[in-house]
Amino acid sequence: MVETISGSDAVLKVLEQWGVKNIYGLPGGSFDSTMNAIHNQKNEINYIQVRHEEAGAIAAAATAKLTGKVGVYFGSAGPGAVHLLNGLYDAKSDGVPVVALVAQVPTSNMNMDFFQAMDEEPIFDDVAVWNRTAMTAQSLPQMTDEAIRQAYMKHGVAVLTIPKDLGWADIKDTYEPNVKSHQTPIYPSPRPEDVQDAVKLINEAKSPMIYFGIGAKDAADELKEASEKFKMPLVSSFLAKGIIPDDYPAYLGSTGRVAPKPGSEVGFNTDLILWVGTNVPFSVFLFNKHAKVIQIDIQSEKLGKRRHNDVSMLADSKAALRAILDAGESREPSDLYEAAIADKKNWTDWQDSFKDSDEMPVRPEPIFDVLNHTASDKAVFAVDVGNVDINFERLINMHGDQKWATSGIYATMGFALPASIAAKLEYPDRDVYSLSGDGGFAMLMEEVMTQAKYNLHVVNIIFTNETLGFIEAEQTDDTNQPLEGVDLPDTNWAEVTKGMGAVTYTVHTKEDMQKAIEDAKQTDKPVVIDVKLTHKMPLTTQHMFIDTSWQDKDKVAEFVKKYDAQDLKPLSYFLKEAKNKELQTN
Ligand SMILES: CC(=O)OP(=O)(O)O
Repeated sequence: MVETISGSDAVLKVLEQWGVKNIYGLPGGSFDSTMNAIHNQKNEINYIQVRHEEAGAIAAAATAKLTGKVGVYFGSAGPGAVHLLNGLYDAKSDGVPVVALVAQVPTSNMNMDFFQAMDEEPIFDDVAVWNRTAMTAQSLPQMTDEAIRQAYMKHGVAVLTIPKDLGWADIKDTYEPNVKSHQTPIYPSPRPEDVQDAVKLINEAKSPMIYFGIGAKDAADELKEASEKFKMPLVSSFLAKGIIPDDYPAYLGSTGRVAPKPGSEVGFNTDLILWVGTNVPFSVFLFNKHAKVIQIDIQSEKLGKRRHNDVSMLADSKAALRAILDAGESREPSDLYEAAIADKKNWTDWQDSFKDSDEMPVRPEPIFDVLNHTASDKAVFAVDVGNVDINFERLINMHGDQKWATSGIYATMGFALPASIAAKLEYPDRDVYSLSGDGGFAMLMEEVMTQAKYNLHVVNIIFTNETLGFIEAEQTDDTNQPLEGVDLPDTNWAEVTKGMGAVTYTVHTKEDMQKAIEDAKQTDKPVVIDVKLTHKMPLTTQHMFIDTSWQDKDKVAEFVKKYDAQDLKPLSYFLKEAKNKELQTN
């Protein structure tokens, strides 16, 4: 005899068969059947009650970013559905698979202006790669299966809307999901003529460099080999931080607003960019516009999207780099390569000179120095949006098997706390840190209660500078306008979050931070460390005045004073040094 099962139980069964371990959500009357199914299947799937739907959707997105596997969230009809949009846009923008199960009022009340009723499909149209409302209970398991496959295949958000009565209805328990249909795709190999064209451009270039993104995440060895063989400095997108260890001498970090100085300088001095698996919208502004480009991507619509290229290689980045390496000849170091390495050393020494600074309020360098010494080789960092990205990018030395996630292209504040919940649930044996500004933390701080409810030992660090620093810097440096709307009131975060169940500390100095981090090891509760940070902005690498050979001397003096940049030298200084060395050798 065929067994029966409720529609919602069938939905959960399909998720379990796909290997989904954690499902985030907040109950509502329209999703009673899902709560009932969660109760029935609590030994098979772990339900996490978040305190805001947006946080649940961000946690699902972070699950996908950190693990590569689909993240799942559910939300009730009406407000529950609308609240989760922000997290779904984060998943869409960073191209990760998320399934959102959204409740709808019973079919008999749909289209009748019923309580919490709204036409849900249109609001998800823009964010979703697949967006459907179930019409029968029997279709629910197959539609769940389809939602997961679509999310994986199209690297985005699939939304399945479930009217309340369908979730309760009994259906035949016969559905077998197609879990084996998701296989690692085999990407094209590069065409030999493209490899030849690429090699020719590398041979002809005077100052070639590599610019890579997360599309090169499996090609770390090839990137380093190409850098060494062809003497090309490496620059990445921000999200690609961690693919190459930060202490690799020819890796200059990212480029763009969050970038360290060498990463933002080198692109304007290159004549050839080997552009591997990156699609950053700002890319077009970050390089010499006359430089030639060899672009490698697995998606043909990305080829030539961000700027004109000279060689398009529709291929897997690892295979394409390997083919170029095999076909190309070793090069002698260019002036740019030597200068870039010296520039990185100067920058690193400059940053290191503040590690033990006793300036008050405390600078970020001493605090990040403590973090670098505390975080294990397997640490996971959930990083919010704001100045914290700049400090994380420049000051955390990623190495080993460390992982991290942020809200990249969508850049929503409030990302870190929910993402840290996902990180700790997916990697319970690893040390997990959430890093936020005081603005970002305030947005979804209620999730400290979720961490406490599930005994998640996350170390949450708030960098309290009493401003939306990133925006303050934009108003100052980009648009040169009077500051407006960026100031934030100082708040006693330790008191507030202690009331939510965290073990808390307020930190004013490096020594305080060391003590807090050590002490925090004694508890298995969530920890909140409120660092009362300097209001000084991180050095802007997009509007630098440090080069007296062509910049106004007064402006240089003002800039150097503002950012304590006395020991920083411009890339042009190291280019001159490399040129002189070359002349002496010849
Ligand atoms: C966004 C925020 O909290 O502020 P800051 O940019 O200073 O980190």
